[in-house]
Amino acid sequence: MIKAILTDIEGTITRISFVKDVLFPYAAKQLATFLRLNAKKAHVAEQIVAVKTIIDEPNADLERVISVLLTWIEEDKKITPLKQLQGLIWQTGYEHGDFKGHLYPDAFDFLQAQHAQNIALYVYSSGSVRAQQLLFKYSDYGDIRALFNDFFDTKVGAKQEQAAYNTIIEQLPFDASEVLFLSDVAAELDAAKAAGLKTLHLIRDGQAQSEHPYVHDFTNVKLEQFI
Ligand SMILES: CSCCC(=O)C(=O)COP(=O)(O)O
Ligand SMILES: [Mg+2]
Repeated sequence: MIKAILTDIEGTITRISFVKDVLFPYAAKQLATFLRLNAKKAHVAEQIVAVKTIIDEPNADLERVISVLLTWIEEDKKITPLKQLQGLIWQTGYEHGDFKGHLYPDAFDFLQAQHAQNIALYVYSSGSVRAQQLLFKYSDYGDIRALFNDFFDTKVGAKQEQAAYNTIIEQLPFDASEVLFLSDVAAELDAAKAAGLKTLHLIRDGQAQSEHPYVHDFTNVKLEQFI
């Protein structure tokens, strides 16, 4: 019996184009100015050091770090210091009302209905926990953070690795088999299934098939079907 849901964000409950065409370009545009202004603040300096460690260039200057980060944004790399910095930058955009957190209406209705049925809701996204909370705080539906019990990002590991799901399950008061993982990416679902979670593949473009149970939206999803 499903007692909890662990959901991806981009492509699952949020339109991919909101992330690719709104959030990523905003972060790319603001990144250099943000880093030049804030590089010495502890929470930003920590991410700069992490970038230098990943590229194995301990003496890289700030302009080199900026250039690496811009390449990572272009290539949609899910690298933790990039995702942490994007979250910090998006905060200004949300606070200034430059954009709102997009959610598919069927996803919002589904999450709200599950919450009302006492199903615990968790989020696992490559976007940082800060970025996740901002999206839900400034969502099309107002501040909906209270729907969620907890949030996980790549600090627990990469989404295509089974170990990340083991780590999440260790932190939840549920067995893996009681948790339904929602994602638009088959490799993520494979990793979650290997960790013992139930899976549901969201295929928003409507065409492809999947080795996992799949739907094109949440309209007719019933948790009883996952036994
Ligand atoms: C939390 S909103 C920003 C999403 C993001 O940065 C991203 O990389 C999306 O990854 P996901 O794991 O949600 O598909
Ligand atoms: Mg996704």
